[in-house]
Amino acid sequence: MSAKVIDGKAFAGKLRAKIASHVARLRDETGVVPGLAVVLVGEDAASQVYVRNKGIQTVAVGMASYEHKLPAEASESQLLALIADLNADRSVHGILVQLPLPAHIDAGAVINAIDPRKDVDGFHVTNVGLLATGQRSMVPCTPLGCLMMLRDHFGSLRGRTAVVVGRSNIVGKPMAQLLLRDDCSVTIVHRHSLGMAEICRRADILVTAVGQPEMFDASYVKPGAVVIDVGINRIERDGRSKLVGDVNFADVANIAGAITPVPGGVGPMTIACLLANTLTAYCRAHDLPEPDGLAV
Ligand SMILES: Nc1nc(=O)c2c([nH]1)NC[C@@H]1CN(c3ccc(C(=O)N[C@@H](CCC(=O)O)C(=O)O)cc3)C=[N+]21
Repeated sequence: MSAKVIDGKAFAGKLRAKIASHVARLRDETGVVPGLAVVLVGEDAASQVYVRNKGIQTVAVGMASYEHKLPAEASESQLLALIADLNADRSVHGILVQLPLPAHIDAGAVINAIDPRKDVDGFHVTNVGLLATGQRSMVPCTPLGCLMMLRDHFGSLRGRTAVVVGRSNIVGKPMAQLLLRDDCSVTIVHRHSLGMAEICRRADILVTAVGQPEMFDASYVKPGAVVIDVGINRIERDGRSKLVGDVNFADVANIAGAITPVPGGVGPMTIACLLANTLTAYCRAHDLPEPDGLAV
C-alpha cells in the first residue's frame, strides 16, 4: 500500500473542536447558543442510531439539540405542522429531517417546507439553485466534508480533472457543483454511462457515491489520484457484519495517491459539517461574521 490515508475521523475531530470554541465564544457574547432540531419519522434502527449520534455530537460542541420523533404512521400534514413550528422557533437555527421518510410522505414537499435559512442539509430547492448559480447557500453536508478534505490535501483544486460517480441530489450533483466552483474540470458518470472505468482513469480526483460495496478496484484509478469514497455499505463477511465503501480499499491503496477509508473517512465529516452548517446558519440569522473555513 502506497496511498496516504486521509483520516476523516481526525479531521472531523479538529473541525468539531473549532466549532466548539466558536460556540463557547458566542454563548459568552450573546447568551444564545446555536440550536439544531432533528426530526425522525418511524423506527428504522439505523436511523435511530444515527440520530442519537448526531444529538450527542451536537451537545458536545455546546449547541442545543432538539429531537422530534414521530410515529411511522404520522401524516404529512402533521410533519408539515412540526416544521412550521420549528421554522418559527427562534432557538432553532438548523432543521434536519432524517431521510428516507416513509413512502406515504412526499419528501420533496417536506424539505421545501423548511425555511431555506434553517435548511442545514442544503436540500431545499432554493439552496440547490443558489449553489448552482454560485451564490451563498447552505451546502449539503457530505459534499461539503469531501470538499474540505480535498482542499486540505491539494491546497488549490484549480484545473484538476474530477470525476464524480453517482448523480444523487444529496451527494453527486452538489459535489459536482462544488468541484466546478473550485475550478475543476468535472464529469459526472452514473449507472448508464458507457466506458465508466476509462473515464474514471482520467481523474485526478475520483469521488464515488453509488452504494455498491467495493465496486471500484485499481482498474478505475489513475496512479496517484485522490479517491474519496462516499459509499457506506453494510455487508456480511466471514460471518460478521462490517462496513465497506464503494472502493476496494486494499486494491486501490496500491495505486492511488491518497484515499479516504470506510469507516473513518467521509462519514464522520458529514456529521461535523452538519454542526458547521448549524453554526453558519446561526451566524447568518444573527448577522454575525462567519468563522473562516466552515462554509464555502
Ligand atoms: N436528512 C438527512 N441528512 C443526512 O445527512 C443523512 C440522512 N438524512 N439520512 C441518512 C444518511 C446517512 N448519513 C451518515 C452520516 C455519517 C455516517 C458515519 O459517521 N459513519 C461512520 C460509521 C458509523 C458506523 O459505524 O455505523 C463512518 O463512516 O466512519 C454514516 C451515515 C447521513 N445521512
